[in-house]
This record gives sequence, C-alpha cells and structure tokens, in this order.
Amino acid sequence: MPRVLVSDKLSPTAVQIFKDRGVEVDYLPDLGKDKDKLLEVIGQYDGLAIRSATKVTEKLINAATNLKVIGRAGIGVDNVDIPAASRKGIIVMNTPFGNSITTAEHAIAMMFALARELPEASASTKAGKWEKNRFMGVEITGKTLGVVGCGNIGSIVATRGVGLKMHVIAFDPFLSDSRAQELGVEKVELDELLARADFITLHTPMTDKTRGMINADAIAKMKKGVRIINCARGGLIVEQDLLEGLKSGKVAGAALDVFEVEPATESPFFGLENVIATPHLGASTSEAQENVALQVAEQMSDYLIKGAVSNAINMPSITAEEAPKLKPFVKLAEVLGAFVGQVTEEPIKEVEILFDGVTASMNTRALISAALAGLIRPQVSDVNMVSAPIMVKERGIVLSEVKRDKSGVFDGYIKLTVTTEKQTRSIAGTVFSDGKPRFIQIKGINLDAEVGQHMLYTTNPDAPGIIGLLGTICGQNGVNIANFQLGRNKPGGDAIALLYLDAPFPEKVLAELRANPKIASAKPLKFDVAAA
Ligand SMILES: NC(=O)C1=CN([C@@H]2O[C@H](COP(=O)(O)OP(=O)(O)OC[C@H]3O[C@@H](n4cnc5c(N)ncnc54)[C@H](O)[C@@H]3O)[C@@H](O)[C@H]2O)C=CC1
Ligand SMILES: O=C(O)C(=O)COP(=O)(O)O
Repeated sequence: MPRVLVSDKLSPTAVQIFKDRGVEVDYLPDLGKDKDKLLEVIGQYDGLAIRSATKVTEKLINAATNLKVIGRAGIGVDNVDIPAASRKGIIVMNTPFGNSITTAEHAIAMMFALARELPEASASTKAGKWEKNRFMGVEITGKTLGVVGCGNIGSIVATRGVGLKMHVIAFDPFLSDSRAQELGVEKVELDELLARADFITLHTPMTDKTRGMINADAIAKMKKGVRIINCARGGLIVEQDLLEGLKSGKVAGAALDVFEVEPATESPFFGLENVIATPHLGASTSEAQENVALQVAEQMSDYLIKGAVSNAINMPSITAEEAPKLKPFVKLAEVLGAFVGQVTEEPIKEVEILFDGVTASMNTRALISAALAGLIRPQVSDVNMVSAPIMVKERGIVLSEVKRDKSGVFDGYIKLTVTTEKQTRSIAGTVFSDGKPRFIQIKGINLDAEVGQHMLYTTNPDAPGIIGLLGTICGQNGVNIANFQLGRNKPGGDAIALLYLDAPFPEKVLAELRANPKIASAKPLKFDVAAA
C-alpha cells in the first residue's frame, strides 16, 4: 500500500480521501516546519502532500528515496525544487484552480481595505478614539486598476474590477487580444500599466523573470499616490524599494499578503500606517481549503494507485480513463527507446519520434517521455518518464516530433530515429490486439517481432548459412534459443536476426560471435517485459 505524508495543515477531507482510496496516510501538519525531522522520515514515503510552509529542497529530495509524487494543495510551487524533483523522477503536481477565486477575493478585499484604511480605522475605533476626521478614503469607481499577470487569479480580479466600475488594464505577455476583450480589460505593456494605474495588483508566479519586478525603477514609473496590492509572492517586490516609496509618499499604500521571507514575524513594513499586512491568507477560506485538499488527495491517489497524472508541473497529464488505453503504447514507446538505447554506444545528437495513424491522436507527450526514458536508461539507469525529458535537454539532444495520418497496413505505429555522430538508427513498432508491443521495422527492414525479456540482436550481410552459424555457436555453448526472427532489405543486402533467449546471452559466447567474420555486429538486449 503506498504511503503518503501530509506535512502542512490540510483539511481532514484529504486524509479521508487517501484512506478511502487505499493510501496509507500520516497527517503531521507541523512537520513541514521541522527540516531535520522531515529529512529523517521522508525516505519512508511514496507521496508528500504540502502547502507553502514545507520547503522541498534538493537536500530533502535526495533523502526521499521512495518518493514518487509531491502534491501541492494550492497553486504556487516555488517552495519545491522542481528541477531536482524532475531529475529524481518525482512528479510535482498542484491544484491550479482550487483557491483562485478565494485569492482573487482577498486581493479585492485588500484593495478596499487600502482605499478606506479599514484596518487602521477599525483599530482606532476599537481603541475608543472615534477619529472620524483622521480617515479620508478614496473611491474605487472610475479608478484604473492595473493587473500584472492575468492568468487564473488575475483574470478573476480583473472581472471583479470591471464589475466595480473600474477601468481595468492588464499586463501579461501571454494574454491574447481576444481573451482581454472577453474579460473587458485593456491589454497594455508593463510601463504603461505602471504609469496609468491607481491600484496595482500582482498575480504572476514567482520565477527568475518576475523576481523583484516591482523595484525602484518600476516604482519611479508609477503615478504619485499609487496603491499596491500583493497577494502573489513576496519576492516579486524589492521590499526595501517599496519601503522607500511608501515613506516618500510616492506610494500611498501597500497591502501585502506575502513576504520575501515567511513566516514574516518582523518587518520594517509593520511600523508603517499606510501598510496593511496579512499572514499569507490568500487561500485561506474554508471553501478553497476543501477544494485543494480534496483535489490534491484525489490526484495523488490516482497517480499512486492507477498511474493517472493530472496537473503535474513536470510531466504530461494522463487521465484515469486514458491510462489503461495508453499503457500498452507507453510500453511500446519505452521498448523502442530501450532498443536503440542499448545498441547505441556513442553520444546521441538528435531524436525524431514519428507518430503514424492512431498513435498521432494519442497523448504523444507522454509517449515521447516514455521513449526518451527507454532511450537513455542504459546510460543513466535511474530515469523515468518525469526525469527523461529534462535529462535529454541537459544533454543538448535535439528532439523533434512528427505526426501523420495512417500510411501503411497498421492502424498506427511509432517510429524512433536516433542520430549520433557516427550513424542514424531507426526502429518502428506497434501494439497488436493482444496489447503487446511488436517491432515492425528495424534499420528499414520489415519484420514482425515480439519483445522478449532477453534477446540477441545481430546484423550481417545477407548470405547463406547465418542461421546455422548462430544455431551452432549457441548450441555448442549451451545457449537455448527460444525463438528466432529474421529480416533483410533485399537478397544479398543487409540482414538482421533477433534471438529470443531464456537468460542473458553469455559474454564469452558473445566474444566468439563477434570474432566471426560473417557477423557484422551482435548485441545482447534486455527488456522490461514478462518472460515468455
Ligand atoms: N497569497 C496566496 O495565498 C496565493 C498566492 N498565489 C500566487 O498567485 C500566483 C498566480 O496564480 P494563478 O493566477 O493561478 O497562476 P496562472 O499561472 O494562472 O497565472 C499567472 C499569469 O502570470 C503571467 N506571467 C508570467 N510571467 C509574467 C510576467 N513577467 N509579467 C506579467 N505576467 C506574467 C502568466 O502568463 C500567467 O497568465 C501563483 O503563482 C501563486 O504564487 C496563488 C494562490 C494563493
Ligand atoms: O496556492 C498558493 O500558491 C498559495 O500561496 C497558498 O498558500 P497556502 O496553501 O495557504 O500556504
């Protein structure tokens, strides 16, 4: 039974779902803050469910020897070292919509709170001061709201802004004209947004590109009296620069839900009257927490139990319905990759994957990941569908994908072509109605070959006596041939043979075979399939 650790506070719904789905679960909501303890126990778990408090560092990932999936009950995954997880083949998934309305509402609440100084007014009134003349707000109606990052949350904020009769302008490099029109927002460049907005609200993810995007330069471009709302990530703002802007009066107010260092128990912002601060509460409503807890537990269980992948950051999605249908083709892609990977000894430069017929309409991203995993496993061993694409990229291998309509006798097939400095190799395969993968073409030579656990692949110029030669050498050395497949491109041309064996081909016999002038090459192959 797979075992999951929940190391941040999650709704009890998550725990219940894990149990109902047959996943053992340890709910230790404070463990995320105890780095050392977490390091000690993480090796026992197949899954880790977190929010933002648990920091999944490379060190933790290296200690997580059994971990297969990290589930973020929320959106931002900047607390997870995704490249490190990917290299170790660990899927990282989030719940991209579960808390977006709630977070957008928090941003709107922050905007109103800023406009009317609600927290200060409330504190003063509760202190018995009745300072009616101290607080003078600004109206929201007719003001310009600048939305930086118009994805799921930003677009909800934008439409709420439109509903509040604001003029909404948005900057997002991926915002299309038609989407902007649909939302009723004006699409602008960042500098224009900074110059025109009365309220600026940030909704981008935290990335190397967005880190520190609100700095002294950006603030200098803003209107005097601008109000800034940050319910995304603290690191988007250079805090020192904002402090100066607030002190000088250039920035009339800031509402901050997030901080560069969290938990933020002390900050120079806390001493300023024109700053409103909340402790990363964007996602904290009962509705959102139910949503994300339920979703993360379902997604993680689906992956651990059924192999279905949804909302993964570092792996193509595979739905629970699609998983059983895709599985034999994932196996096919993997064995095609494994074949070429085992016969290739020099560095790979290019990989082309052709999807013909029915395979072209399948989840080709998943199939590509499987083919790449098979291909590079002989070199790196510890690789899976998550880590293979990143490893291929790190090695500078050029990858291309071709899709085409059915072109031959098969309903569809996959062909893998791999180019090294020395040569180009290709292999094609399909899945028969028995659900098993078959090799249908090797080196351009047609054949119909099952995939065996232990095989020997030989190439030779087509000539009489090769079958006898192979049979004799094997027989003399006690190697039992379970089955045999042959192919050639033309009489007297290039020929190949595939021998199916009960055990790995002995090294000693291999040397004898390779020394024979009639055999051009001989390569033992091993595939991760059931023995015949
Ligand atoms: N305070 C809180 O509790 C919460 C905070 N968040 C934060 O909000 C962020 C946004 O969430 P979603 O809207 O769901 O993400 P999303 O991925 O749907 O949208 C982000 C948008 O930012 C845009 N973007 C990327 N780089 C940009 C740049 N340099 N300038 C302008 N736009 C850029 C993207 O094109 C995308 O449209 C999350 O990454 C997370 O860090 C999310 C939930 C709760
Ligand atoms: O979903 C997000 O990105 C959030 O920032 C919410 O964080 P939390 O789950 O409340 O720690």
